[in-house]
Formats: sequence, C-alpha cells, structure tokens
Amino acid sequence: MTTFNEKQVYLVSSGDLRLSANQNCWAAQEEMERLLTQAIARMGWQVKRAHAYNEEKKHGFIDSQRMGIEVFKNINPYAPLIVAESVWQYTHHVLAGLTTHKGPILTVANWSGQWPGLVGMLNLNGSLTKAGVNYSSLWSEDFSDDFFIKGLTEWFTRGKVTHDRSHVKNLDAVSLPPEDERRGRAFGRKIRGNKAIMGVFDEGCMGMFNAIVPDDLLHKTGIFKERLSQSALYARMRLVTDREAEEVLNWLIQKGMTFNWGTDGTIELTPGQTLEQCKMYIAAMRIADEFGCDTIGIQYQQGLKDLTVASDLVEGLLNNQDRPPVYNEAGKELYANEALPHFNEVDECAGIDALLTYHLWKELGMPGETTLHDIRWGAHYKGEGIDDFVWLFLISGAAPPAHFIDGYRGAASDRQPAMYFRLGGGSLKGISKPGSLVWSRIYVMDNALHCDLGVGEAVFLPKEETQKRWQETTPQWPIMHATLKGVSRDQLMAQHQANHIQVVYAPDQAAAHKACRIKAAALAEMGISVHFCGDVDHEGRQFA
Ligand SMILES: C[C@H](O)[C@@H](O)[C@@H](O)C(=O)CO
Repeated sequence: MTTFNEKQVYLVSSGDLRLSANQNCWAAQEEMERLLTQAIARMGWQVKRAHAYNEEKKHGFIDSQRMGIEVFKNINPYAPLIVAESVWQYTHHVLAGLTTHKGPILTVANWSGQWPGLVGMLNLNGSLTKAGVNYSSLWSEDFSDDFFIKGLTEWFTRGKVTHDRSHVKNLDAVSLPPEDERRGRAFGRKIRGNKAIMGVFDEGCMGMFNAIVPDDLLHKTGIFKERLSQSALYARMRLVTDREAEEVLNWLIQKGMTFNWGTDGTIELTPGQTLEQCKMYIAAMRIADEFGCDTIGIQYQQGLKDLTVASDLVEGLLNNQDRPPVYNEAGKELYANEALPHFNEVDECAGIDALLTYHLWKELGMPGETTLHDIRWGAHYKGEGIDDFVWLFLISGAAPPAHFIDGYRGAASDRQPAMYFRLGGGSLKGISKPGSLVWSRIYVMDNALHCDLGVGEAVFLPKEETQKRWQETTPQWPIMHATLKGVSRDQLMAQHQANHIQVVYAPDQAAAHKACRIKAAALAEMGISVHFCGDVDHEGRQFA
C-alpha cells in the first residue's frame, strides 16, 4: 500500500474559469486558507497545498479541468484531502481527480457571503453525491467554533463527519391525507402521460455536474430533452427588429420597472444592453415555441457571455405570468398569458421542478411563479417578530417580478458585475415579498432522482438590514430573506445536494403545507424519491 506522511493533509482549491473572478476573489481564499491551516495546525496536523500560487495569473486556484487532472497526479490517492472553497467554483475542475481519490475527502467552505463560496461547495457536494464519491463536508465562520472543531476532529480520527439529519423523513414512511395523495398522484400521472419537452440551450453550465439529469432518469418522469444551441439563440436575436425590442422595453417601463442605466458600458448598464436583452427574450420564446418546449433553460455562461449580454432579464420575465407579449413572425402570440418556466444555468433538476410546480400550483388555484436561488449565506436575525436563522437566498441575476415587493414597481435592472460578465446585461432584481413558501430540490443520488421538500417563510427585514445583506453579498442580484421550518442551518447544509434551492409562494401557511403534500405525491408518481425536510405537516393534522 502507498504510504503518506502521518498527520499531513492535502489541500486543493477550485476556482472560476474567468481570470477576472479568480483574481478578484483570491484575497478572500488566501485568508480562509490561513485560518483553516491554523486550525488544522492546532490539532497537530500539517497542510500541504497541492498546487501553488501562480505569479502570472495572480491567483492560486485550479482554473481548468486539465489543471485539476495534472494536480491530482501529484497527490497521494490514499492521503486525506481537503477541498477548500471561499469563491464560486467550477466543480469539473476537481471532479476527475476526486472520482479516483481513495483517501478521505473533506469539502470546506467559509461561512461568508462575500463571494459565493458556500454556493461553490454545495455544488461540489451535490456533484460528488451524483458521482457516487464518498466525502464529508464542513463550514465555519473562523474555523474555531465547536461545530467545526468537533467535525474536523471526527474527520481526522474516523475519516468522516457525522451530521444531524434527523429532520429528514422519507415520504414512504408517512401517510398523506388520501385526498392530497390522490390529487398529487393524478397530477403526476398527467405529466407522465402527456409528456413534456425541456429545451436545453447548451447543456452543462460552469462545471455543475449535479445539474445534468441523465436522459434515462429524466424519461421516467415523462420529460424529454430538446437540445438547443446558444448559437441558434444568438442567430435568432439578429432577426428580431429594434422596434420589437423597444416594445418589450416600453412595456416594462410602463409597468414601473427601473433600469439603472449609465453611459459607460464596461461598468454600467446601458439602454443598448437592455434592448439586446429584449431581443434575446423574444428570440428565446420563438425558438421555444417552434420546438414545442414546456420549459427552457439558457446556459448563459460559456459562449453566450463572450458574444452578448447576460440572459438574466430574459429569465426573470419568462418565469413571470404577467410579462411583455411575444409574437412569432406570423403575428401569433406565443405562450399567451402564461409564464414559460425557465431554469437558470440550465440546472435540469430545477427545470423538472419548475415545470411541475408552475402547473401544479395553477391547477390548485394559486400563482405558479417559481424560481431557483443560490443558497448564498445566512445569519440569525432578531427583531420585527423574528428570532430565527434567516437565509439569504440570492440568484445571479433574475427572479420573477411576481415574487417581489411591489412586483414590477419593486423591480430594477442593474448591470451584472464586470468580473463575471464583460459585455454586461442587466439583472431582474427585487426584494422577495414576505409570505409562506414551499421549497424543494431535486437531485441525483445512486443513479436515481430524489427530492427534498419543505415549507418556510419569506420574511420582511428592515430596509437597513436588507441593504447590509445586499452590500455584504452581491447588490445587483435579486434577494429573498427566508426561514425554513424545522431545519437548522447545519441540517440544511448537511443534507442539501445543490447550490440551488427552488421556491414558490403559497397564500398562507395552511396552503403551503397542503401544497407541499400534494407536490410530494406528484413527484412520487413521477418516480422521484421524496424526502420531507423539517416540520412539514405531512399527515394534515394541523393544516388540513
Ligand atoms: C456569476 C456567478 O458565477 C454565478 O453564476 C454563481 O454565483 C451562481 O449563481 C451559481 O449558481
């Protein structure tokens, strides 16, 4: 057997593909690694960084799959290994190496919202789960708290970290009220029977292996992929007239939406960028209609971001039932008075969820607007009748205006940060309104589809607190302050298999619990293993 130095742990760190992001975020990673290394040293272990800082690139991240494969060639495959993350990272940079690593693997993120490091780690975790790689995971604000130290000690001694997952209850183990079960199953059968098309504009986004649903698993749910191309989307944008784009923009302005325009397109949003996004909105709908898609996802990063503006405004509008009308070249209105559920970053797991949720909610007589968010960060908040851990859900550009306080009037478009999007394009941001929620996440585990499902509340935080949270993360992006019923911070982090979480509103708490039960039955009917998380009234005792 290969031997390795006693009490030595390897450390790798995966980064973005974009040089600008890696350079900007490097300082935070360095600081995190400093604290982590000290904490490890206090336990008598030594950290060996498996790849060096690159003087030319001015960062020390693994920034490509090729680099990752080469780095892993020099790591003893039996040694303990930490993947340390404080930035958004592309999982495929390290996935190849991790799939063949035999020693214990620990993913670690710093509890900070400054950059999407927790988001990056959650993506890595979901991807490792899908790939069948054993790993453990930990997170910490400064790597000196009891939770972290206890977890790290267990990992060093036993090669794994045990988390409290007592909040998870499989649907198989409970019985739903018969009427809810019947309604959900009937809906699931309808989707499977009618069959639906998921339009995917370039599969696979930013190395998110977990977000790709193998076709054979998808087919069992009754959904089939239509593989579309962002090149075709761009070509189609060229055919949209300026006048058509202006009509979309005027519609939005009349609705009261704000566009934070400036003049310097390199750092500011310009009217030209917004009009380009309006063309993309029209082109996406026309292509979706031609292929008969029931939901679409635009990958929007590699390729598209190098050619044109970001797709966020487009995505938020598609997800809203009240949106600017779009006509085909023959003058027929497309998807009239309906949303066309969109899954950001072509996260196909979210695509299944959005499609099911939008239509199920409408059938139940509730608004069906739904979106994913990143699980970006969170902190305990006390005040305004709240004394709870309040998550900061934030997505990198778009949520439906129906979710915002004051709808379109509360919606604004800010330029996407230049370090991620050189050619700009605006977000569709707002503050999500207070109200009851059903949250969920579909994921792949043991080559099968699973779904975690729970209820929660979007809460109202004072303006100053919202601004503080926005400033500490990314103020250009839409925000939701959320509490999850019966799920602690660490329970969510331990169980959740993705950077994304799906949310949809319900009119009140009772409706949220009921809809959650019906959705569970619908998912089960589509062949998905359902796990209730936290305090869901699955038997309908409190909220019939
Ligand atoms: C711009 C960034 O790369 C984002 O796309 C990232 O933070 C995500 O949203 C990941 O889900």
